Amino acid sequence: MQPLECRLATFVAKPASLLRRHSSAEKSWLAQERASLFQNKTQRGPLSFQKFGTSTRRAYLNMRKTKRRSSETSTTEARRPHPSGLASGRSAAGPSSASSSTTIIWLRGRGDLRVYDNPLLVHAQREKQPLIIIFTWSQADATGPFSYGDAQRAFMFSVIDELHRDLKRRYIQDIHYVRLRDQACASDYVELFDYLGKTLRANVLLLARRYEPPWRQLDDEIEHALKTMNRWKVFSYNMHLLHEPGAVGYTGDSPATFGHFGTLLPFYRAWERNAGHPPQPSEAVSWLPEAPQNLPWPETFSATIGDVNASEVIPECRELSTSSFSLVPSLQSTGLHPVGAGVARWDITVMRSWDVREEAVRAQLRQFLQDRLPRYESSKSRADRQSVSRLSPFLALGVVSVREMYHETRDALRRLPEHKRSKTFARRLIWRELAYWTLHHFPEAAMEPIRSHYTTQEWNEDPELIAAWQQGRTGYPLIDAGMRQLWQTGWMPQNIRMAVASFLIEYLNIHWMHGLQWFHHTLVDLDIAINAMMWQNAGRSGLDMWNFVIHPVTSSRTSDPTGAYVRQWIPELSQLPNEFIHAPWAAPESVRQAAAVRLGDTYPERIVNDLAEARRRSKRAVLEMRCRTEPHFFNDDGYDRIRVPILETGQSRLEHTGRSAGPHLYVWRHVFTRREFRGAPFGTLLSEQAASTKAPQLQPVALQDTPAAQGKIAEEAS
Ligand SMILES: Cc1cc2nc3c(=O)[nH]c(=O)nc-3n(C[C@H](O)[C@H](O)[C@H](O)COP(=O)(O)OP(=O)(O)OC[C@H]3O[C@@H](n4cnc5c(N)ncnc54)[C@H](O)[C@@H]3O)c2cc1C
Repeated sequence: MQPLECRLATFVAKPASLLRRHSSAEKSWLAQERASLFQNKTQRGPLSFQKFGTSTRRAYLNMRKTKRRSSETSTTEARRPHPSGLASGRSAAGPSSASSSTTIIWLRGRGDLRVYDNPLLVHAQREKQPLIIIFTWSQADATGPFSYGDAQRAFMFSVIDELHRDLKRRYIQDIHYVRLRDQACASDYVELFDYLGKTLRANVLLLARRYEPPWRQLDDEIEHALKTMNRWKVFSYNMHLLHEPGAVGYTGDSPATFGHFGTLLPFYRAWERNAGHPPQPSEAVSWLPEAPQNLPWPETFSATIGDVNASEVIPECRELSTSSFSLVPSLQSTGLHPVGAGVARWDITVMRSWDVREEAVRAQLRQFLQDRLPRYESSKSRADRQSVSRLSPFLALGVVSVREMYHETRDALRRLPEHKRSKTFARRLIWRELAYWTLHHFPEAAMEPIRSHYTTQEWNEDPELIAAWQQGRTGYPLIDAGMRQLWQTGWMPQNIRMAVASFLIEYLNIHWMHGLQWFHHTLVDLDIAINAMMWQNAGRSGLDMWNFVIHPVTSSRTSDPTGAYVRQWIPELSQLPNEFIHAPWAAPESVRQAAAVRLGDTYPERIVNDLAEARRRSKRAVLEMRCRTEPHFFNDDGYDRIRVPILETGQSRLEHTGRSAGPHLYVWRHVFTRREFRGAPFGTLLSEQAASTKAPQLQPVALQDTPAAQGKIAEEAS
């Protein structure tokens, strides 16, 4: 086990560094990073003391003591049995406030922000010892390719706020907030738990497992460190997926799962066959143990987001140890909500569109299953009606349990007549599993092309085109409506996401990473695994490759035949008749005048006039890249080949070592490739080139040359 280092911080600063062995330049860069992180860490203690000054600090502490005494009285008051009876039974079960140890539930907002089907609450109840629930936040959580998005942070803020209310109402339990230093790493969390262990005699830590590689690694390190301290029992639960990626048993080489490697159908078949139905969800617990007395947290105070600047509220926190962490009085003071000059007020715009209360979300699920599931198959692509569930933001944070959604969906489908049973919807949740399986085995998916040779493709980097796409000013109504809906609500239906992605890549030839990052910033349902999978596939460099290009006008007509969607998000076009709403440039001048549409003034001119030529250019960029690429990146039929980590019985190297050490063994596999890239005109050149250079047969590449490893490679290759 390596010493605890700020690996997450370095990962965030230079993501790809974790995934490769470091060159000597990288090593010295990492050393510098670590040195500066250490310096920052040592500087923060004295700085915060300077801020208070000794006498101010003493006065502050005295004030806190007085306040705490009065609040302790009111806390006792608050712990009387709740009139709703929801918390009753708690004392009957006799949770031992007399017990000397404490359980901690550690929330992070990855699948764990709910009361129903919550194994952490069930476990805490079983422990029958005082319980505290904490939520931690560090700016490291908001940095880099695996971070929470900005709109998502505002969304999550409201979700946690509601959950806090719910926990208080049901169980008279609070969430306690901790802010960790900006580049927090495993050692900071260990310090926090060590402190809580000492002050509250905490010895049980309950958490939901995270599946994004760096977070998983961080959790592994924290868990390992706490366990070696010998006093801690750490229990982590899967609250986010139907099955863990390693349990799916998909290796891609079983004939029964025919279909291209890494695409939905073979994965789905393997998933169904090997993993089976996930466990049934559990009910909400009826009581929870009380919190321990004399919590070291400062009192909560309320402030409205935007009225407070995070840096102003930090002095109100309790700074402990060497400032690795601060126990802060409120969710605002964690810094979770992005506030400050020039920062979008997502809380005002986006949050208007969502009711984030858990009960409301579960009701939304039931209503979807009853009203929209029966016509999902026929109307899922209609943007002008409510046809999908809109549950993705809640699945992303775990407000609704994916297991509950799975079983409720199955039950609802069984009740429907055969012709109304949507196969597609039942597969949606498995698609989500595929995304996690992909990220698990290809952690680079959120950062660079899985088909590594696609890194050399040439893209258009015109900032004006990128801005026009982001801001919904392309002149194509469906694309602009989608991008404006995204900005205003943090969400878009799937087919519109596909249309805007296709437009960016196929017509503007702009790198999919720009799309991924913009979605990362703006989506309230940001899910690192799904976002990466979908953008990789749209960008042609994923395990799958979209076998279609979405035309911005024809798709507008099919997904919005009434024009209601375009009218809702682009009111300046609302007076145009249906015939021209999807292509205002095609309307006669008199029609545009009557509708008060002036192209280039009230609504932008198109940024691309000749779509066919634009398509030819982007296709050419792919073909040229393929012509420059070493032949062993293609099979004899022109399909791309990629290096795939050895997958044995569905487990990658990660499970075998038991640690997130990264996969070491690979084989070559071919992946689905669109016909137009396999054939003429550049394909001819490509196959001539491939024919002249003898393409090696499937040759496994071993990065770890142990005899055992070689044995495994030979097996896989055969
Ligand atoms: C370029 C692009 C980026 C995307 N980024 C995200 C993202 O960051 N987060 C996200 O949740 N979805 C993402 N999606 C997938 C999909 O668009 C959304 O999940 C869906 O639109 C959410 O709406 P819904 O809950 O009404 O979906 P429904 O149609 O009601 O489906 C129910 C659930 O199934 C899952 N699901 C649906 N489609 C997919 C899919 N293609 N892949 C994996 N799971 C799926 C979602 O969890 C969704 O909530 C992306 C799609 C594209 C094309």
